[in-house]
Amino acid sequence: MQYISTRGQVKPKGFIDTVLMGLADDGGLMVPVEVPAVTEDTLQKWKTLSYEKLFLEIFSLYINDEIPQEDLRELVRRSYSSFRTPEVTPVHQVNDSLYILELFHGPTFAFKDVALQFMGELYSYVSKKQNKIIHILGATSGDTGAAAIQGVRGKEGIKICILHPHQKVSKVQELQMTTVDDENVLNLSVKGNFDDCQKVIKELFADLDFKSKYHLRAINSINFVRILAQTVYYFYAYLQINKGEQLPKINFCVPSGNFGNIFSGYLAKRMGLPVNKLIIATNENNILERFVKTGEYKPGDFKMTHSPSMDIQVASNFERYLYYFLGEDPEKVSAYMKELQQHGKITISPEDLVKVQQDFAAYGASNTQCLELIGDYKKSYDYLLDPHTACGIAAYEAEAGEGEVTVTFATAHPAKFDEAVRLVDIKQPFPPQIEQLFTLPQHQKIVEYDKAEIVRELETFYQL
Ligand SMILES: N[C@@H](CCOP(=O)(O)O)C(=O)O
Repeated sequence: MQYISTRGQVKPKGFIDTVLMGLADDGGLMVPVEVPAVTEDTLQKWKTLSYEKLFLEIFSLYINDEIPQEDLRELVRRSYSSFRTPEVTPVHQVNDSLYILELFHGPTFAFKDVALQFMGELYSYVSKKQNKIIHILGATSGDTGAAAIQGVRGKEGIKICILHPHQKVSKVQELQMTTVDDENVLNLSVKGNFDDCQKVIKELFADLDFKSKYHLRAINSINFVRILAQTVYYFYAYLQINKGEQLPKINFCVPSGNFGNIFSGYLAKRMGLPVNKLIIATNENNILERFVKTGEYKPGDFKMTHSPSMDIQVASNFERYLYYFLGEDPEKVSAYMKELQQHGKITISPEDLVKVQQDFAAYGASNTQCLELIGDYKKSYDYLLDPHTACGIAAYEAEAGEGEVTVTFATAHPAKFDEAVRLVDIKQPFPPQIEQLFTLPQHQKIVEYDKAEIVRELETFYQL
């Protein structure tokens, strides 16, 4: 298996080089030259596999022999040993048509742990094998940062710097990142929003001199390994629900910000998973909903919502979808991305919009609706939704058809977003791992949204 860039200017790379490259050197995103096909027979065989074994099967299709099987097995074992359930991502049945895939059983209580605990182990493995330093640079609207830091804190040969938007993440998200006192961790709290943070890091990854001088590595979903690790739970959820001989199609409904999680579902579908609808759920920052409904991809005004992890306008992985949607044509992708940069928007033709609508449905929940659903589901099903999952439920209710079965992703534990949950008069007990964070000192540097200042902080940290 080889990997190329969506913009076509990178020579094919193997798996490890692709992981280390993160953002493609031509500014695009890395994708496999060919998506491996999973047949119905294979799916039948995978039905009885544990999460870890399924992970190994799927990864083996993508990594050639670059990591020996026994090493990979050990990396996977270590990655998921910190999860609070052996199923890693258990499925909860709400009623005949709705299942909730709980993705919050990892150490930082959000779906990001599923890929990032593995990435932490992988980076550590590569750093030791190649005897090379890994300097991680990432941007977060709250969950990625916490999970990435947790995945590499205290690990030799690795330093991590995470940019988060100052006072625009939840209190628990902030504490999860900033109470870590390991010397290999730097938190920059940027006076801006998530899009500002992501813009700075993308510019730094695109500066190839800076990137190679400081051995910059990515943990965001621009990194293909994040996407791949997230495909595993689509297969796992599907196989948990469909135990019988029949393999019917089901919907997946995914709270979405940077388009990484839902793109993993798109990849799973291209591999052969019987997916009916992929439903994109957004909050009031609804660029993805507007794109699917109108064909115009245009960042709007940033809004602060009850689901801060999805307070995103410019969705990184949209470019990966464009690549497939445009028939794997890097020239067309480059032209569209240029248009976005120059004119601030992309508009596709009505014929192309029909194709997009065959791939995705989309719905953006208002703040009011999000809170209402948290209250309703607690009352009707005694199930406490976090505000991101509540946006997912809103999209499921709006977009799933009669008689269809839908798996909606619970992307975070409600305790991470207690500010929102309290607004519906629900008092939840904090898990002890979260409760104890409130007693710890915080370590972070508050900086202006100013690339030069951020670079100075980074250079000092990486050189130490
Ligand atoms: N919602 C994310 C934003 C970054 O997305 P990623 O999937 O590219 O890491 C967060 O919580 O940080």
